[in-house]
Amino acid sequence: MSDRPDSPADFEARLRAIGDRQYHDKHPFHELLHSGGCTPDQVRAWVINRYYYQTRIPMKDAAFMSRVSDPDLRREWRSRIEDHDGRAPGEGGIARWLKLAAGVGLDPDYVRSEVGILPATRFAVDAYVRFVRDEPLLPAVASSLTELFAPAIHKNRIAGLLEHYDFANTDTLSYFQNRLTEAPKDVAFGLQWVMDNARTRADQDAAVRALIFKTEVLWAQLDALWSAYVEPGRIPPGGWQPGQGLA
Ligand SMILES: O=C(O)c1cc(C(=O)O)c2c(n1)C(=O)C(=O)c1cc(C(=O)O)[nH]c1-2
Repeated sequence: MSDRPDSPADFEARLRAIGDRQYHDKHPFHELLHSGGCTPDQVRAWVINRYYYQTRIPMKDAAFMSRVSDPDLRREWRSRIEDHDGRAPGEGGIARWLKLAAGVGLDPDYVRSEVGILPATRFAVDAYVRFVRDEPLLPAVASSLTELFAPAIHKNRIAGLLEHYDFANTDTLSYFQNRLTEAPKDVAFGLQWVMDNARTRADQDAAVRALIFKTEVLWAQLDALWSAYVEPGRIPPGGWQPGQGLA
């Protein structure tokens, strides 16, 4: 195999092909969720576990920024933290996620406590935070590029949930509506940065590996949900039990 780097167009196509092949929009749990097939408890389990991902995203972005010496890059990156934390209490993505939690009948304080998160959710999400904290900046940025594929899944989710579930309305789904404008802004910058900084074949390969790793982080979370709450329905010790944490 040649050591020459791919052209920018070929490199970008290589990154996008990862989404086509293995983004978590293809996971059966999402198909079940978006088509109205989830029971109320399966939706609650998803909301509780996904909350852990939501809380760790700004932590991984803070870990990333702590390693960046370039003020231009830090300035660009910090809006990600504000998108999730807001600029005041009650604002931002985490607060919007808790509105979804309340909408599906959960006590937001229970969800916030992080009790009941599946062990495999923690392992996967914590691995993402560590990856971004410990790897070189190029793979750290590349690992966020799953957001290239997120707007399509968010659009499908909004439409599917509105069609099939009573809890769904503009208020409970506001998290996803906001991501439709936030994610494209982040990923336009992230993709350009990766294109500019992946100069060698080895750099490009490292970016590709990082993006594959991230799809695995996302996929593993849904596998954990499936096994605990769909089939065979074996909830591991410490996992949320239906009935707990209700409002
Ligand atoms: O609902 C989804 O499928 C989904 C996926 C992803 C992703 O691809 O990592 C993110 C989000 N949502 C999201 O809402 C979000 O804020 C986000 C931040 C990041 C990241 O890696 O920095 N990914 C994602």
